[in-house]
Amino acid sequence: MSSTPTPALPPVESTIAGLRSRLDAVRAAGRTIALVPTMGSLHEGHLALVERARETADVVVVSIFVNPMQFGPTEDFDRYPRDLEADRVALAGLGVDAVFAPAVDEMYPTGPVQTRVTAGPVGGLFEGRSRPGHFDGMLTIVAKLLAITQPHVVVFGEKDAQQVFLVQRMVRDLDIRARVDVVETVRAADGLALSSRNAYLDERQRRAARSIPDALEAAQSAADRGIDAVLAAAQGVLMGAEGVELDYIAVVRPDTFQPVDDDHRGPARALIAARVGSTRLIDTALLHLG
Ligand SMILES: Nc1ncnc2c1ncn2[C@@H]1O[C@H](COP(=O)(O)OP(=O)(O)OP(=O)(O)O)[C@@H](O)[C@H]1O
Ligand SMILES: CC(C)(CO)[C@@H](O)C(=O)[O-]
Ligand code: BAL
Repeated sequence: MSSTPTPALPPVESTIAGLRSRLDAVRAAGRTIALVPTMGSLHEGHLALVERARETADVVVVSIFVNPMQFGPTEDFDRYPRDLEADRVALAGLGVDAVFAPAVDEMYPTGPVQTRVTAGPVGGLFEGRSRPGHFDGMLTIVAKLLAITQPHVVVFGEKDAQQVFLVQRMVRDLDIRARVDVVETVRAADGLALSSRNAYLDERQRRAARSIPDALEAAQSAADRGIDAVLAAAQGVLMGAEGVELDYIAVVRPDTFQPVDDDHRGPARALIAARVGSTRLIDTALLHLG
């Protein structure tokens, strides 16, 4: 009787020097590198980014690092789920060449860094308003990861749309030599965007969380009737959902990430952040206002 061989677990690099020497050899051989930055607790959404990376480059690096610098003092840094071995199992057989999983001391050996990337005015809107300092911390660690791996391509998920906008701008502003690829949001069967923080939800909260994608769908259905109708439709769905507390809903221009004017016609992005119990979830969808 033959048994299917278990796919090998991807190797882990926990030091910057170790990853650099591995990648120097890759570059010397003229091979391309894709980086997938994550905070671990991997789900199918992350795996879709890995698949894109695999299609795009010769060598795939997945970073797993829960970055203290992007969490506020009352946020969930301490309780954020961490399970490196489970993450390696999730990545087995997907063609990942290295998992970069440094300790906090490896990335910040002298404590919080003195030099930071600032996200600018868009960094103070929406997620940045609710999570002060979040985007400076996120851009700083992404800049460090890009400096360490020097990838040809870095892959992000559309779900974190403001993050994508700010990373794209940082890469342009700082002349970083990496292409930013964006992968569509992977959803559960009922529409809820997969997210590591979904693990915090109990059964009732998980059912209520479905109102977030439902609100985005209502927004898309109302898009023909303009921005007021879009906001009313989405808010109507969320207000009817027990245990869901809206943080913000906004519709922005994809090119500037500024709220659309009343007479805006054409492509726009709807953004929602809501608390379900103590869990804060975000989601987004493209609309065509007109
Ligand atoms: N459902 C998803 N579909 C596609 N990409 C995703 C999805 N969820 C997260 N990603 C992307 O994976 C990358 C790493 O995100 P992260 O590790 O923060 O996962 P997360 O599930 O969003 O976690 P959290 O619940 O902390 O926000 C980001 O680029 C993010 O946009
Ligand atoms: C890009 C990132 C890995 C930086 O810590 C994080 O913000 C995330 O998981 O989206
Ligand atoms: N998914 C974005 C990372 C964070 O929530 O801190």
